[in-house]
Amino acid sequence: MPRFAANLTLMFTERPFLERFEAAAEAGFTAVEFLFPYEHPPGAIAERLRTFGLTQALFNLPPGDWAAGERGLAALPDRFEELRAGVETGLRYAKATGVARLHLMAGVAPADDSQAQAAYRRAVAWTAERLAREALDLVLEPINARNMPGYFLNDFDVAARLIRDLGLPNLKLQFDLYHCQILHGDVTMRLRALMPMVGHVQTASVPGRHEPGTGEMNDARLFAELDSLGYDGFVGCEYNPAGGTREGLGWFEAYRASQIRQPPSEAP
Ligand SMILES: O=C(O)[C@H](O)C(=O)CO
Ligand SMILES: [Mg+2]
Repeated sequence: MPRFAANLTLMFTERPFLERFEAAAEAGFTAVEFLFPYEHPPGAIAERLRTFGLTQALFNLPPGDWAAGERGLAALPDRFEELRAGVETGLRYAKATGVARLHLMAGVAPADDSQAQAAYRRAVAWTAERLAREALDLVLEPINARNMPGYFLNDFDVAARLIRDLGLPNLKLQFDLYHCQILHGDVTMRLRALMPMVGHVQTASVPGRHEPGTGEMNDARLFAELDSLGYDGFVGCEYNPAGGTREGLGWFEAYRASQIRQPPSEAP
């Protein structure tokens, strides 16, 4: 059975962010992910993970000015120094939370622009080698243009080709089932083909980006496929609850008992 990570950016938004850890644990999750932790001190995140026996599955490296529409820096040639500083910030949170993988966002840039392609390759290689020094994986995620217009990395084949070409052992693919269906379809066969390089998986219904089982895909069948393929990572629940978060967790009943919780420890 997959190990699910509640996405605290999108789920349990009925409560302030720092209270969502408890809500996720109460609901039976044993792991969490979110987009960005940077509005809160690393210690505040770490304390909630320890208190509620939660494992940090993933978060994103700093994306530039998100409010201004930036969606990452890696494909922006003139932002490399800012990216490097952001990686060091992300590493401080990684050390505090014990996360084992970080996602580097590409940014808004033309996918066919040669300067953006060179900048992206350089940024990915540098970041992967920097994370390797901390025994961390780097994951790259193709994202569809409906959700993120103009996003540079919008093709699973392009991502897979770069990962293979660089051949760095800690450089892996973030396989968002939602994006794969929208970008390409043929999700099961792409999972089978790319599984050797998959470092993280995410789920949401298509087209609504709501709870698994409410869209055009048989999400439970995809979770069983992950088991068949021997995937032992996390499945991030990166969906917008259609109603209340708790009310929408009926899909999780079949998996709740199999979620592995590390023992809660006393807060420092
Ligand atoms: O949007 C997504 O699917 C990514 O996982 C992400 O976190 C950037 O928004
Ligand atoms: Mg995603």
